[in-house]
Amino acid sequence: MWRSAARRSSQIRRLLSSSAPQAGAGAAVPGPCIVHKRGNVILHDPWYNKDTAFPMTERDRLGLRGLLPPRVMSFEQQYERFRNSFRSLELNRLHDRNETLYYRVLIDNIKDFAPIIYTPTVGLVCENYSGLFRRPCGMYFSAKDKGEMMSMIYNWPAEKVDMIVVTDGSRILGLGDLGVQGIGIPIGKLDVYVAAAGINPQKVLPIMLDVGTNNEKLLEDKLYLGLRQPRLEGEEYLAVVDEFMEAVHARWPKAVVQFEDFQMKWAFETLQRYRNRFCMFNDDVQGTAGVALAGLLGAVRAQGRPLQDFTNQKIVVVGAGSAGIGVLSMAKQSMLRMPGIHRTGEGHNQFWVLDKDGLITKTRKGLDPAVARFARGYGPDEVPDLHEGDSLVEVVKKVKPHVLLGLSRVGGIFNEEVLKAMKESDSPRPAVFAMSNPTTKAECTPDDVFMHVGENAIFASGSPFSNISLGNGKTGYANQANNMYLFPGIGLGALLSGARHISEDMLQAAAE
Ligand SMILES: NC(=O)c1ccc[n+]([C@@H]2O[C@H](COP(=O)([O-])OP(=O)(O)OC[C@H]3O[C@@H](n4cnc5c(N)ncnc54)[C@H](O)[C@@H]3O)[C@@H](O)[C@H]2O)c1
Ligand SMILES: O=C(O)C[C@H](O)C(=O)O
Ligand SMILES: [Mg+2]
Repeated sequence: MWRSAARRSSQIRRLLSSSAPQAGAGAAVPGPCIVHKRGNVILHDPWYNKDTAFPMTERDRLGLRGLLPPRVMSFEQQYERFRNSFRSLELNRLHDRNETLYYRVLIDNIKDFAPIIYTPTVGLVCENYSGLFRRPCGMYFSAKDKGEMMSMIYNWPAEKVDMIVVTDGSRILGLGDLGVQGIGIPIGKLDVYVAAAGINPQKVLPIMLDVGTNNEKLLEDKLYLGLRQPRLEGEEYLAVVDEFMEAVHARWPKAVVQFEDFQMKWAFETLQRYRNRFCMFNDDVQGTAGVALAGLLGAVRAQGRPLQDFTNQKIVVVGAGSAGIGVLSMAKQSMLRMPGIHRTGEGHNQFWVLDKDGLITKTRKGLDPAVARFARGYGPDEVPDLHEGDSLVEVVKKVKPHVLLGLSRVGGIFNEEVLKAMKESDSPRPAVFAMSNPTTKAECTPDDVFMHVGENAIFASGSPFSNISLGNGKTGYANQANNMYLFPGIGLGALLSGARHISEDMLQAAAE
């Protein structure tokens, strides 16, 4: 009986797939198929359910319209999604069961597993953290712990801690304010420290500073694990971070503290506040700058030009946040150190910077001083026919930049028109760096770049993409420009040298 039922069920499934084939599901057997079920009943029937892969015609026919998210996924996309979450779950289980084995697997397979413990999957984990939560990892200091942190820090079981990554969850990748759920980022970054810099996993500590969240959805979410209050601001906020830094320093004076995914105003403020008092750095400002500068210098080399020619590169940066301004500051510093640049000095401006309101010029009101340094409208090399607020495509068409670099959090903003304009770049090898994370926020894909800019283009992205076959046996390389190529070295270097501070010169040297 059981066998005939099983045979019948597999026949039904094959027949169903012939009437409404699920792409990639295997060979379909032609023949009729009558489904008497409708609506939710089908969605709860494992024989018939295709979830998001139901095409629109079937959704209409089976009364499913409105019962599924609007986007139709292919079977391959569903498969990939499952495989990713399956693997990340397996990895988590291994982490919980046997850390030695977990790190062995990670070190041996870092290329395969980086996209899971790190961007893009870590973004998905953070977004769903409260629902996925099984056990804590790292330490949590909240606004409610004021006055207690100095004793709390001794609750951590390890005698010695070398590397700390801390976030306040206010700007997690390009996903915005995720509050306490941002803890996934310090955990992932420290996994990279272990795998890439050989830091002892018992001496790393991920930390969440929960000062509230302004994310309405999370505040209303019953499962949300963080403080249900708006973010602390001003002196109240700084008092929490000060107390935390003092507590860490009291217990582990030699630990390196990496600030990660703080919103722009606090990223800059805390960097200025602590950089001369503690051994710390901000990865989004400084690590990103170092890795982007390495890419910019690499692009000069790829054009067959001497490194000093970097001072003549025209660079359009889209995004004037903590990462964009960090990159601009370091790139400018690097230019000013190059021989011959003294001719034009500080006024030498090879950068065109855009934010959500378009091209930034000196006429813009209320500019942050860090951004104002890069506003157009002064110096001998001004392009005359560009104006405040001009669009990206206008800027690219008129400037014909050597490099187009995105740190905007806007997926797809380097659209076909923009990339076709990049084809007219003054560089024989136009470079496009789509550095926003995770993948959904990437300004463009390598396919877009090699199709619209051409085979000579240089492409790099913050989240990983696969190389592209260009035909004729040629490959379009999808390089990765992510601060993970720099921060493990910065932390390890600081630890080994016993540095008391992390200076701009150290970061510059790392990039070069
Ligand atoms: N690849 C890496 O190593 C790396 C490192 C750090 C940050 N990032 C990514 O960079 C992105 C930005 O990070 P951030 O900390 O600077 O964020 P941020 O919020 O501080 O800055 C974002 C900037 O983009 C601008 N912007 C928004 N919409 C725009 C539009 N339509 N056109 C032009 N500009 C627009 C905003 O005005 C702002 O200046 C994030 O996605 C982050 O994941 C990548
Ligand atoms: O976390 C990353 O992948 C890089 C960077 O720090 C970011 O904030 O996007
Ligand atoms: Mg970051």
